[in-house]
Amino acid sequence: TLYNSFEDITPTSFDFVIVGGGTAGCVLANRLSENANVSVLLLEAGPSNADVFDSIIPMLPSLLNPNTLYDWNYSTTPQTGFNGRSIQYPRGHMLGGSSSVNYMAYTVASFEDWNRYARLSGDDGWSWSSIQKYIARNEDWTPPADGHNTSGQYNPAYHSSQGITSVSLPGFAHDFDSLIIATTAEKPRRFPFNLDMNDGRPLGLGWIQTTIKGGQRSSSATSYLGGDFASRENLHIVVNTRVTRLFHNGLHKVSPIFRTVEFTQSETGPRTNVTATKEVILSAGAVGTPQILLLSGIGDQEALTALGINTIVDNPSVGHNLSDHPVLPNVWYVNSTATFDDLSRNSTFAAAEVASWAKTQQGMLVDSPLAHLVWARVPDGSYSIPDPSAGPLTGQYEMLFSNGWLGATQAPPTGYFMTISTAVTAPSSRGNLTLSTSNPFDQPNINPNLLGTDFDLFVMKEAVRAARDFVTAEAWESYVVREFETLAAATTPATLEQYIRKNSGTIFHPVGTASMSPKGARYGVVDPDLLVKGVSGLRIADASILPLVPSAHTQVPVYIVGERAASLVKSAHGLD
Ligand SMILES: Cc1cc2nc3c(=O)[nH]c(=O)nc-3n(C[C@H](O)[C@H](O)[C@H](O)COP(=O)(O)OP(=O)(O)OC[C@H]3O[C@@H](n4cnc5c(N)ncnc54)[C@H](O)[C@@H]3O)c2cc1C
Repeated sequence: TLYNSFEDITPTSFDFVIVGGGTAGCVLANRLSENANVSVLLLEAGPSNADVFDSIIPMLPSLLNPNTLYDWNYSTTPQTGFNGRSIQYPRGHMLGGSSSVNYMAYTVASFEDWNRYARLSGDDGWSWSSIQKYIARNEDWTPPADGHNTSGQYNPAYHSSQGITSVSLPGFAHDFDSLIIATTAEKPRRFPFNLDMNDGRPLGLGWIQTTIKGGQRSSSATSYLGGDFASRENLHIVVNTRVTRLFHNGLHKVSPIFRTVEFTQSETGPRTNVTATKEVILSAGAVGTPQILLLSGIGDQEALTALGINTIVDNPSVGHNLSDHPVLPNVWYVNSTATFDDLSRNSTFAAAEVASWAKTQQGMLVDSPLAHLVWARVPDGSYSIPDPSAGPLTGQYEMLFSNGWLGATQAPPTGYFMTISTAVTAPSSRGNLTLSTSNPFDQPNINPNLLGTDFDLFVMKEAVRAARDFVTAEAWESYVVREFETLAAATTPATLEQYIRKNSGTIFHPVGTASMSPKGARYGVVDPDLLVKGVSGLRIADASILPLVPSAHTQVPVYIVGERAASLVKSAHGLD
């Protein structure tokens, strides 16, 4: 049942308290409340997702941030790799978390990415073969909005229709689709066609798969809390409620027991405590989770003492090892008016598209602004550092196609565009997150250190070269007019570097701020069963536990973390 305030709940005790109703948090809330005898409390800082049209309509995620109620409205510290610029750092602030605001790309990562997680955590339960059952539990393969014949666009052998999150191929045909496919035929060595990039071997070019059903976003809030799930009597969901810290009471052997959560509805409002009888599960995301740990005295003692926070567990790994993907929108003028550019600058056109979507669930609004994806690698032997990717069958960079302007700024008032965004997907840079003050309402210092190494800059340059090479295929001759001015000016190595540093941003994939490491390791924040090291009663399930960013968009890895965490919690408490 959904509540706007904790006070509306008839007093009861809770077996589990889940902090953060985001991507992973909603998975836990659903799975743990499957057993009617288990009582679950889910606390979410943001509002409900119900009736938020910019979240429901797949084409409109760019309207959800920054500077909205649905975004945390964070910004980064000055980024050295971006010539000292700070950038906006969106995170979803509503039920469903970032799955309610994201661009819906559905990518499971490579088998090498998962096998590396198994190696780094010392737990084979994170390997590619072990996580297949969690993919199956999460995914509900669904026909595209327009019901077109999808043969040749994906491989059914790698998909499940037994799960909860809806996944589909695009439901609206764009003019450039056939040109993209023609390019793989023309340049098969550089851009080989990949029938299904979710088979564990993502390299190549393929049709995007997205978390969309019938022209509407499928988020963890619409899926795992959709239908009858949210009305379960043993599931209590409270929105507009921010957790400010965790308290410990008592010891289990030598470990402090962290099962009490403090929360409030406003900065100056009263603080309330609730204690879970079994476990607290932190699912506040790669920014929120380390922030709460640090505010609770779990972190680097020296830094905590400097802010007047009493250290309960001295663990310098909390907040460190942040990694993310830098992305650069590269834009071309095109010889077509059938792009999505007029949506943002012609209100009559936009209103007609929305009306048509509302009536028929058809048209260009049924899809994400992202179309086909390419996963690729720089040439072997072209760099001297150890390869930061998970292996030779894993992408080091990505190209993402959009049928219109997808820059960080508004589309120009005239002109029609195609964007090929390029992202470094196996970065060697690492950043960190620290507290700026001991006030839970002050944003932490977020430093993803994007393009922080020469290697990452080198890969981005190679990715821009690849995007330029792509449009030289004959298929584009009468479609692409010329490069947008900023790209066109990048003609020498020095101007290319400046173009990259000035125009890159984040593709919103931070992970690693509460990394898992083997049991007994002296670094890391959680064990491979996601229990926080050095304390009792506290687990973490969200993007923060992934020790390295996968070469993939991160929502599917997070859904897998949520599903596996639920299964670990159930077996730890005999609830299977
Ligand atoms: C704009 C954007 C676009 C993206 N596009 C894609 C994409 O196309 N494909 C893809 O795979 N991935 C994408 N991602 C990334 C992906 O969505 C995230 O990696 C994933 O959703 C993170 O899940 P999570 O559970 O770790 O955190 P979240 O889903 O962010 O959940 C954390 C939740 O905790 C809540 N919370 C935080 N602090 C507190 C607190 N103190 N008290 C109470 N609640 C709290 C938050 O409000 C939020 O609801 C995108 C992300 C963003 C922001």
